[in-house]
Amino acid sequence: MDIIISPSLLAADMGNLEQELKTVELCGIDSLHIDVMDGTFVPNIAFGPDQVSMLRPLSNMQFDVHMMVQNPDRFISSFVDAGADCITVHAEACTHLHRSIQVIKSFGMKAGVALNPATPIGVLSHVYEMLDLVLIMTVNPGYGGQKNIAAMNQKIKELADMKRAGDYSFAIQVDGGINLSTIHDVIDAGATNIVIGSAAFQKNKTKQNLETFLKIVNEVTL
Ligand SMILES: O=C(CO)[C@H](O)[C@H](O)COP(=O)(O)O
Ligand SMILES: [Co+2]
Repeated sequence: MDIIISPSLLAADMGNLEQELKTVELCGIDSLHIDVMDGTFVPNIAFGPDQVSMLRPLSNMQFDVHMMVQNPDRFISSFVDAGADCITVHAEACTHLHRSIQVIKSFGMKAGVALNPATPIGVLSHVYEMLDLVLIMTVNPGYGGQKNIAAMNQKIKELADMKRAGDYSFAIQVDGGINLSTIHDVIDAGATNIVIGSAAFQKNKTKQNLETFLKIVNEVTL
């Protein structure tokens, strides 16, 4: 399995999104991470379905939608209609997590579940088989540009061990504070899908940054 980079649009130049998407896609990147924030589950607001549907015709990349939303079932069909490819909900935000995953899958979407730093992986014991992706948050969700929580490397390792033991196929995604100093540790721990926001999008440097990250992940053989 290859390791993929999924740049987080939260850190892009919001006044220039079409160009930002082109820059990312021209680097050969196939996945774009889109953060949805509701101001309730997390103390911030970001991207809704209308923005996703406006971006959809501008890119062929997979849209990886990270829903930081309380009771996300209310909005899943809107993101499906907007053009999402993978929808990730937070375990902490779902009263009936199994049902939320079923709802995502009923639309033929890839389904992911995210865990906040304080949430143990055990909450997923009975749903691993349903999942295409498990997102280990390496910051507390809500903002880009935060410091990576190094203690999460142990949690990534535990998840990777669990995945091997159960022969599961889900991707192990990490999100938060990934940069040139932290990427090697998350890869060593077992991450296979790496979200990068503020260390990827920088004025006139995005292409160079992404090429550096791609070189790092392409040198790893799993
Ligand atoms: O989900 C998120 C925040 O809750 C973002 O995807 C994440 O923070 C990416 O930004 P950075 O790489 O700058 O930490
Ligand atoms: Co995110």
